[in-house]
Amino acid sequence: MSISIPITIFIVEDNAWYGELLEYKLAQNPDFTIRRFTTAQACLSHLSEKPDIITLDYSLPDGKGDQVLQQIQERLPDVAVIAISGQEDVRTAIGLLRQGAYDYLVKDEETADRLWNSVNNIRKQLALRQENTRLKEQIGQKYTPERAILGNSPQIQHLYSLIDKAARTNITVSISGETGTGKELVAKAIHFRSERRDAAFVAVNVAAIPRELLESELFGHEKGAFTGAVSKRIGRFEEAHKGTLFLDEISELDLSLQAKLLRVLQEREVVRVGSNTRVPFDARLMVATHRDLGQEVKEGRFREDLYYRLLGLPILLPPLRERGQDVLLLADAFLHEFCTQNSMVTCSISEAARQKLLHYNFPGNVRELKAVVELAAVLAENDQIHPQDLPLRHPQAGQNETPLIGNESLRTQTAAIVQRYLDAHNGNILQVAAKLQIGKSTIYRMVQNNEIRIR
Ligand SMILES: Nc1ncnc2c1ncn2[C@@H]1O[C@H](COP(=O)(O)OP(=O)(O)OP(=O)(O)O)[C@@H](O)[C@H]1O
Repeated sequence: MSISIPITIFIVEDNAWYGELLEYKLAQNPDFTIRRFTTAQACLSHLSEKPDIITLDYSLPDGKGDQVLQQIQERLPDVAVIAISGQEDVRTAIGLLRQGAYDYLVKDEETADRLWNSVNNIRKQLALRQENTRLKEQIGQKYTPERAILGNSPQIQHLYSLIDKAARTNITVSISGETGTGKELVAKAIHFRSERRDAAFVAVNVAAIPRELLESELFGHEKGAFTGAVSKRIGRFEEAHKGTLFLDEISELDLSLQAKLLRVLQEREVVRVGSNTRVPFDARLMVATHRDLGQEVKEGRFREDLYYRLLGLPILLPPLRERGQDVLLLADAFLHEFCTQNSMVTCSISEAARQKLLHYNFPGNVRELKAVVELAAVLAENDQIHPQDLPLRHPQAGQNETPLIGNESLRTQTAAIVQRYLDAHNGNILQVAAKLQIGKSTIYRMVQNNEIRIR
């Protein structure tokens, strides 16, 4: 990481000669802009220039160091103040440091060198802070809804507006949808659009943590609270302080933990396992489930009172198969991303392969599409993806079957049977003709007449 960042330093020193000495030392770095003042008032009236560092003489003609420090902090809480005093007074030093001064230096022949070190340490911290802010911004941009959540379908366009609304307040958000529909992605998009974006987004998959560890995972534990608790640990609620806690697969929470969670949400306080102390928390809650939580309540597996507390703003994510042409838009985007990351020429998807994608039911939704497309890019020859490159699972029994209706004509019923066999044999006409003991030209004719499709 480079620390060549320009900074502005105010030197506040009534002794002109001493001020000049400090300026001379600090001016060795051309990245430093230095302003010198001889009174507290002059410094205070220039705070709008937002210095990064202020060296403050403790005894100025128009103000005591602690009072001036307080006035500076009220207006610029992030500025680093280095107090410089004529005498070594431990009590004053401790008082100033407690008050939030960054450092305390005594005036002697080494002050300028110690100031130089102190300023450089601050500069490293500023560089880290800037880097941190930049990374957070990058992550935030990555999760802007339109960038992260792709889709032109009306359902996804409606989703953008719900994300916007959810981000404006702290309302609990409950996201439901089949596996792989993007529930966590939506939770992140809301977090990074909300006022809480600078604090943590903490995700916990309730189903992935053994029951006996879940309570301490969520609420923390004290040292020795149970076998294996070798040190104190804060829980995910506290970790998400000022940020967002995302509880995935919330329906898998057992009834005793549901009762504890309800209490925690009502009282806005957690009690670490093995402790009696209540610790307040300030985390926004979002939950997700692939089950119908209302149904879970009806069947007695989920507490009704907790259900209403968690419902907040409900967001239902549609399965991929109901998003029309979004399948193709997503496939192209995943393909492009994968090929770029792997320094490959981006392949195209043939028309037949597109049709195959459009007619598949994607039980694993967007996650499955992504995996399928990435594997196809690896398998494809000549930079084009063909149907046989797409490793789609066969539709499971009962799915995608064309129901046979009693009063349909024989011709329609024959077409439905052929279609089902074609789907099951990846569109291989020869195999289907052999299985059904009909001529392959019969099948070709049915395709030509649009009675059936190769998908
Ligand atoms: N609309 C979308 N645009 C781009 N990528 C998406 C979209 N929806 C989901 N994804 C991607 O699909 C994958 C699965 O998404 P995510 O983990 O958010 O799903 P989920 O519903 O939380 O899954 P699970 O139910 O298994 O927890 C991720 O890689 C995510 O980035």
